[in-house]
Amino acid sequence: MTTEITTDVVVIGAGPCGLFAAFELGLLDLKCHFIDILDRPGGQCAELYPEKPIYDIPGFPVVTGQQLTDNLMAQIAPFAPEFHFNRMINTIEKQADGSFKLATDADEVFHTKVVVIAAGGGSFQPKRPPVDGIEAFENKSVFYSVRKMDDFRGQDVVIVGGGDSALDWTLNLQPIVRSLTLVHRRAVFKAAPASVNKMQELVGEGKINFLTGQIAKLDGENGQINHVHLTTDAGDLSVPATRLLPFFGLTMKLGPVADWGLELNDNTIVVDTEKFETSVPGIFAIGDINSYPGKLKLILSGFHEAALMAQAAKKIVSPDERVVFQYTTSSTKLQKKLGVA
Ligand SMILES: Cc1cc2nc3c(=O)[nH]c(=O)nc-3n(C[C@H](O)[C@H](O)[C@H](O)COP(=O)(O)OP(=O)(O)OC[C@H]3O[C@@H](n4cnc5c(N)ncnc54)[C@H](O)[C@@H]3O)c2cc1C
Repeated sequence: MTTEITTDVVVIGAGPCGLFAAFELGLLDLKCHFIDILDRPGGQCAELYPEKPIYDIPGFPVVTGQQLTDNLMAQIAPFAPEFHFNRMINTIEKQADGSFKLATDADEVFHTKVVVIAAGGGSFQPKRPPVDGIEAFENKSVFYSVRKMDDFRGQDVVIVGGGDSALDWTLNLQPIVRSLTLVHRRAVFKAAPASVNKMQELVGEGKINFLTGQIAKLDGENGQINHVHLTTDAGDLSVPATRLLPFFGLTMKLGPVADWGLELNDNTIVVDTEKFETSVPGIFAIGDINSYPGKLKLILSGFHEAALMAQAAKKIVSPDERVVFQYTTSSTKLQKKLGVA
C-alpha cells in the first residue's frame, strides 16, 4: 500500500550538507523529511571516511567523519526531521499549484512545497560481484543491502565481504537466520576490530561459518538461488544458500537525478549563487551536487549554501509571513526547542 506523506521540505541526501540544512530549515519552522539510499546518515563522511580526521570545519580543530555526522544529528535533533533510509527518489513531478509529488522505490509518495537536492556525488551504488548471471537473482534472493531483516528470517544466508557492512550484517542477522556463512577473500578485515572479534566468537561457538575464498557461481531458478559455489583455500565448495548478500563496496553515480529535467553541468546541477535554486523553481541543490562559478566541493561551502537556501525555501512555503533575521542566541523558538528558554 502506498504511504502518502505531506511536508514542507523533502531533502534528498542525508550527507553533512543535507543534515545541516535541517537545522537552517528548522530555525525557520520548516518541517523536513530526508530520503537517502544508504541505511544511515552522514553521506561520504560516514560511508567513505568515518575515522579520517577533517581539519577544516570551523570551530573544530579536528573532527572525524563519524563525529561530524553524530554532532550534526545532535544539532538537528530539536527540529525532529524524519529519516527514510534505504530509499531512492524515482520521480519528481511538479503539480499545478507549484508543489511537488515525489515517488520513492519503497512505495511512498511525498507531497512537498520545496525539494532540496543534497545528493553529493550522486547515489552510492553497490558494486556487483563478477559472477555470471547474478542479475537474474538480484532483488529476489541476492541483495546488496538489508532493507527488511524479516526477508532473511529462517533463511540460509551467505554474506560476502570484509568491511563494516559485511560484519555488521553477519552479527545482526545471525540470531534470526537458519544458517549463516561469511566469505571473505582473506582472513584480514577492514571492519571495526570489535565486530571482527564478535564474529570470531560466533565461529568458535559454531553459530556461523567463516570461509576464505570467492564466489564462483550461483545455482538456482526463477530468481531463487539454492547453492553458492565458492573457490576457497580448501578447494571448490558448494554451500546451500537461499539468500546472498555481497558487500563489495559502493561506487557513486548521479542516478535518477540526471532525469529530472534540471539544467546540468558535467554531472552536477546548475544553481544560482543567491538562493542555490536549480533551473526548476522550488527545487534547490546544495553541497557537492551543485555547480556555480567558483564552487568548492567542501563541507563548509555546503553549510553556507544551506543557510541561504533555507531563507528562500521559507518564502515559498510561507509567502505571506514576514521573516525577521535573528541570531540563534536571540531566537526564542530555538531556545524553547533546546529547553533553555
Ligand atoms: C576521502 C575524502 C576526504 C574528504 N575530506 C574532506 C575534508 O577534509 N574537508 C571537507 O570539507 N571535505 C572533505 N571531503 C569532501 C566532503 O566529504 C564532501 O564535500 C561532502 O561529503 C559533501 O556533502 P554532501 O552532503 O553534499 O554530499 P554527500 O556527503 O555525498 O552525501 C550525499 C548523500 O545523498 C545520498 N543520495 C545521493 N543520490 C540519492 C538519491 N537519488 N536518492 C536518495 N539519496 C541519494 C547519498 O547516499 C549520500 O548519503 C572529503 C571527501 C572524501 C571522499
